[in-house]
Amino acid sequence: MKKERFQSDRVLAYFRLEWKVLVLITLSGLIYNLGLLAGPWFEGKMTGCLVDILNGNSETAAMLSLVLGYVAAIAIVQVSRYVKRFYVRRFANNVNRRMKQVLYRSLVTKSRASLKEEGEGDVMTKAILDVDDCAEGMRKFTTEIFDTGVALAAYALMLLCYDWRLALLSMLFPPISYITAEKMKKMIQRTGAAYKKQSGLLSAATLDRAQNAITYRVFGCEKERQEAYEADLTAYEKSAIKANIWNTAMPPVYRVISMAGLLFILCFGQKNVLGTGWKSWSIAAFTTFLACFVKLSVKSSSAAKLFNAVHKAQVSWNRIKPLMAPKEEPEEDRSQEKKVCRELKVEHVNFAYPDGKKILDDISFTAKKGEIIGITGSVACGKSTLGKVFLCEYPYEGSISCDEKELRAMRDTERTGTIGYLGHDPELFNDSVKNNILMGENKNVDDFLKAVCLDQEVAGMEDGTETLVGNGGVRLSGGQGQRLALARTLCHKKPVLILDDPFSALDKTTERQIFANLKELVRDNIVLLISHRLYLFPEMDQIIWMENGKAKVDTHENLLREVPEYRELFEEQEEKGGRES
Ligand SMILES: Nc1ncnc2c1ncn2[C@@H]1O[C@H](COP(=O)(O)OP(=O)(O)OP(=O)(O)O)[C@@H](O)[C@H]1O
Repeated sequence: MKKERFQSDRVLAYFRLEWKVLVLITLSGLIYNLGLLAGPWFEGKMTGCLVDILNGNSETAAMLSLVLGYVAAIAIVQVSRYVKRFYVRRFANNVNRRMKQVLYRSLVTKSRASLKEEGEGDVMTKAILDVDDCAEGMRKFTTEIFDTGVALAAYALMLLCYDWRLALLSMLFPPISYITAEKMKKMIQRTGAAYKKQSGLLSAATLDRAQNAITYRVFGCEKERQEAYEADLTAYEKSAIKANIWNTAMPPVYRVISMAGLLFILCFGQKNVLGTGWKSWSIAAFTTFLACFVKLSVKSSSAAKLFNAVHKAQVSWNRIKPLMAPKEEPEEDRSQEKKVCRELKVEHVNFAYPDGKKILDDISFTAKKGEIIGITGSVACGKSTLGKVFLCEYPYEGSISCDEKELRAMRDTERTGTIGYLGHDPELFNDSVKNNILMGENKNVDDFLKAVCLDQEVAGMEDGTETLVGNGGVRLSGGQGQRLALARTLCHKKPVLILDDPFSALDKTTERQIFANLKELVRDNIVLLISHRLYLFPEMDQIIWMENGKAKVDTHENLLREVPEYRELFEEQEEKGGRES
């Protein structure tokens, strides 16, 4: 039987997945709330019994049995309350964890470009605060369905049984408190959304401070940054206060509105007791009615409060919903065949970033399996952009195909299985050297450390390959981080490898050694190697010389002859290299 797909962008789907927990909540909730009715009933009976005892119409034994019944009812109510609370909490925790998992999976598969556009601070707020608010709204809703819905219905029924006219009259007010709460919806949502936005901005400012702390210190901008940060902090506090005011100031108002029916009860209830009202009541009936109404009013104000919590959760849900769309599970690659790309064809590619400026202009070239293509050119001519185009983060014009299969038409999993990319940022995570390279693969890490000439340095580290590299590789030198990232790329070798300036932090001898190893390792791959340094370009199969977004593609020797700028750059570096060695 086909397993139904989890609709992670539907709130109802989270309730459905937790049906077992919800059944337990329903049972304990019903017992608890129906049991609550016993309270006012016993209280009325006990008052009546007391009056009878004082008048000599009843005995202490009758009172004692009422008291015992009362205690037993309270015990049952409290136990079921505990059970219900326990499972409601579990429900909220499960939903929270599941939502965070969905959101995390969505972040992992999102393009870096779109994450940057969204802003890191906002993404963090969504991943933590918004999910918490959604789960909290769902928890409150689940609790109040029983604590409020069932209890309200039961209390209302009891009041109607005692005196339906007085019940209807006094129950006019709770709906007014709901309507008031509903009217506050826009305000709660507006202030809630503003608060979330400020929270995202503050997270971004905090990240900025942490990441650029040295720059700010070295350039003496600390005071300015402090002031800018304080401004963010003040804006955040103001938005938090505004959002909180509506959440905390309104519940007492709802309660007062709900309680207004008490006036009718005092007025008409006493007539019932005196025998001049719609019904004839004993003191016990009056006490029960009054107690029931007070509980109903308190519950009504909770219902209004619940509306606020749900509105708040709606704001968060609307913010995270685009990130919660169900993702296709990456298909297991069952083919034993090693993936290859025999021919990479780039035809008439034009590219512009979303700001509209054209960066790549009619680029065409072809690369065959086993070839290493060097890409170079003047500063900011579009070299890195050419490398990034293969990631398909932004749309390109023209065609890029691997064995005649268009890159943009590939499924995400297929494309990531075809293109390997190493950018300027090594993107190391806070784990060991070994885990940063293997990332779950079962291979010999030493092979890759040797390939990038990092084996001896790692052997000298306190825990060898188990040494923790710190957040972003903070405990490594620039060159070590760069080589570690290259080792990872080689360990997870894809048919097409794009390496953007992988040797920029290395000395010439190490660069040469690593390049020799690379050539051995990538015999079945196509490598596009972007670099400013041209020492190794004579060893490459083709060179792409870029200028103002255009590309001239040829061998090193032909380019030396035909492109004076390329020749000058190469000779200049050779001369300099010769003097240094
Ligand atoms: N995300 C982006 N959005 C808009 N424009 C961008 C973006 N990234 C780069 N550019 C622009 O694209 C042009 C080419 O940048 P790119 O990084 O590709 O050049 P490069 O040749 O690799 O530069 P360098 O030699 O400095 O490494 C630059 O003018 C740059 O401002």
